[in-house]
Amino acid sequence: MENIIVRGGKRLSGNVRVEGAKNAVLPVIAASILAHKGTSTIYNVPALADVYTINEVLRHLNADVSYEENTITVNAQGDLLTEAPFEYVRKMRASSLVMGPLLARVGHARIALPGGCAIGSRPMDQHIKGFEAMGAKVNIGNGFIEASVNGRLKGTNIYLDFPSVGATENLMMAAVLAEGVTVLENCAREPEIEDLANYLNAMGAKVTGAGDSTIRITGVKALKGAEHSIIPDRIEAGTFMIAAAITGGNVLVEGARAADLRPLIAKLEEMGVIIDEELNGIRVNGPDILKPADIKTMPHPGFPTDLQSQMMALLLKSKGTSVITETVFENRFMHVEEFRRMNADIKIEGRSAIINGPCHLQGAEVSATDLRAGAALVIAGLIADGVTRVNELKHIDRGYVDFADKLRGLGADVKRVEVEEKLTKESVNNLPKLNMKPKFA
Ligand SMILES: CC(=O)N[C@H]1[C@@H](OP(=O)(O)OP(=O)(O)OC[C@H]2O[C@@H](n3ccc(=O)[nH]c3=O)[C@H](O)[C@@H]2O)O[C@H](CO)[C@@H](O)[C@@H]1O
Ligand SMILES: C=C(OP(=O)(O)O)C(=O)O
Repeated sequence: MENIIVRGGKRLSGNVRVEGAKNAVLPVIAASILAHKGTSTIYNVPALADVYTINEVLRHLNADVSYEENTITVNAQGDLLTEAPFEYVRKMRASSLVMGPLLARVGHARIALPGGCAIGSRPMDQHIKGFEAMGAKVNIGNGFIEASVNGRLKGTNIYLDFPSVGATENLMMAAVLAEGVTVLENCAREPEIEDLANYLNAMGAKVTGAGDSTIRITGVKALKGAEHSIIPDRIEAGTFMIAAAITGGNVLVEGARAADLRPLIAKLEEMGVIIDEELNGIRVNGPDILKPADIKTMPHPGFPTDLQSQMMALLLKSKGTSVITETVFENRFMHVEEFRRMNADIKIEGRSAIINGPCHLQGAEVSATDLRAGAALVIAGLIADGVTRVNELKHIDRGYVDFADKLRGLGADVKRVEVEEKLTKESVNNLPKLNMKPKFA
């Protein structure tokens, strides 16, 4: 087992480069199995645990996948299998993104139900409603969603109840090989949706309107492999922007695209952070005193839920009361309990967290409850007194490449260490400031 150990007190400075976006590369890799012919080459692929998982899913479905130096090639010309078992979907919900492509290309898909997770229940009703509207028969049973269609799916109009990112992507990928025109309304507008549409169009699809709330897809008979480079990760970029701001540092986040980060930039500026858009990225200058701010997470172009916990860390330093309202996920405040171990003053009222700052943060042993929460705890550790030890790094590894190394490159006192899997009574007695009774070996 590994931990990240942070000693607070260093100002960050220098440059950090963002990777390709996790949330763009996963649907793009899933979409690559739509190609009956040719090979797809995908560039700027981040070396994340989630990327390895989706590659395994594709291999399981009988596609050839190779991954070297941030480039993936996929050849899916052979006959595909159509089942994604629980062992993959359990690790990563985005495994369910192969459902649309399989249904479109083979007419059948059987995917383990993703189930609940640390950020709340995440149903797939909008995906299912769309597949059914396109003529698929969908059954749920024995922990699986199974969908099938005789012949091709049929293009139709689909209105989503909520602009779900995954449903928009799954339905777009299903519609590209459908007969006729599909119009998706009230769909997600995230930059990753546009990236997927660009890749699909390079494969020979006819998708217009991605990035707006109505997407129109004219089905074609076949698609071929294509080349595509993944957009920069706006969430990783935002995470480093917040890390720079909290330490009063001066950091250039190379590759960050301001157009994708408007809601974060607006809030940081409201708090007194100086943001400069430079040619090759975004420069962040953190002030010594931060103003409080109220934040409500929303689908894009609203404030992203994937930056909510990192922003909470920053608000702990601000002078005054701030309110964060989480509207996207029903249970994305698990990190609050962990921040409290670090002496944070946060109250939860329904879907809102009320933060009374500035909090004098103290180092403690904390757990990454999800991937963004893990990053947020490391960020809080950057300004805490003493040592913060973050465990459950498997979450952080889903979404961040070399997180500790990159922060250390900016001057932070952060390292990743191997620790004994099971604690003995003696080692527990030697742990500083441990507020919780651990399980003994
Ligand atoms: C791999 C990937 O891209 N993950 C992102 C994607 O997840 P994901 O695609 O799972 O997120 P969705 O936009 O689908 O989910 C948002 C909300 O809609 C609900 N919902 C969704 C589908 C559905 O059929 N029914 C339903 O009720 C979910 O439970 C959740 O409360 O968008 C989220 C919201 O920006 C981000 O936090 C995730 O990082
Ligand atoms: C919630 C996230 O991802 P996923 O949808 O893959 O769980 C995230 O990236 O913050």
